[in-house]
Amino acid sequence: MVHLSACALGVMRDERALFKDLTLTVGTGQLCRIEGPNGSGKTTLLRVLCGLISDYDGGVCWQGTPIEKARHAYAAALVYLGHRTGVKMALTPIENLQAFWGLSGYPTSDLDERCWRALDAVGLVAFADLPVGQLSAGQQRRVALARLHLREVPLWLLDEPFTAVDQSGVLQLETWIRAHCERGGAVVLTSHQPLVELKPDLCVCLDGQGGHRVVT
Ligand SMILES: Nc1ncnc2c1ncn2[C@@H]1O[C@H](COP(=O)(O)OP(=O)(O)OP(=O)(O)O)[C@@H](O)[C@H]1O
Repeated sequence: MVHLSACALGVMRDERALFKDLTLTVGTGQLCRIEGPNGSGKTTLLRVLCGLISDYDGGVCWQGTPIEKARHAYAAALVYLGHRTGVKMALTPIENLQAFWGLSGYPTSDLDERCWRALDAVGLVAFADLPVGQLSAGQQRRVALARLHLREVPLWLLDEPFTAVDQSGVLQLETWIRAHCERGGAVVLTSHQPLVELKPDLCVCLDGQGGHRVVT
């Protein structure tokens, strides 16, 4: 079950409101898309929802509990993929996944199997032993996306996940997102590209002037 709610969110940057009084709820099986022009605050909103930013008005609750009070449970329940890939260029894809897993503090008994399965899902098995710095931009993004396959968690928070991904990769990622929602998860994403086959259940449209609409 997923119940992510945000109430009366507001963020100021350089004396400018990126958004204010923004309220939304994302539930089981739902896909939420955050839209808006460059600089309108999409990444900022996603980071607020993740709990990575603390200087904001309003509140975010996970399963009805403020995220500040449910920090461990919330961290264990989500995967956040940032705008940057967050992968280490000197490490191989496998080492990156192992490092990500290690930082997350999960048990390591079946780690190798999980990493290979995740790399297989993103089509990178043949590149498993190359430093990520030698991979293309799209392949580097795929290393980041492999994290989605390491472990089943209910909530995916994805900032521009389609960046640098080729056409078949976009369709594949859309399939993963749909399957995740059908399994009872939920996804919040930002994307400049139009979604090809996915239809969001709700859109948060930031207008770049401090205003917004939540469209269901
Ligand atoms: N920590 C910060 N301190 C000051 N200003 C910031 C900070 N983080 C973001 N901003 C500003 O807030 C605005 C919104 O940034 P944000 O990255 O959320 O926009 P975005 O909608 O994701 O943009 P893009 O579509 O270009 O990725 C920008 O003008 C940015 O400069």
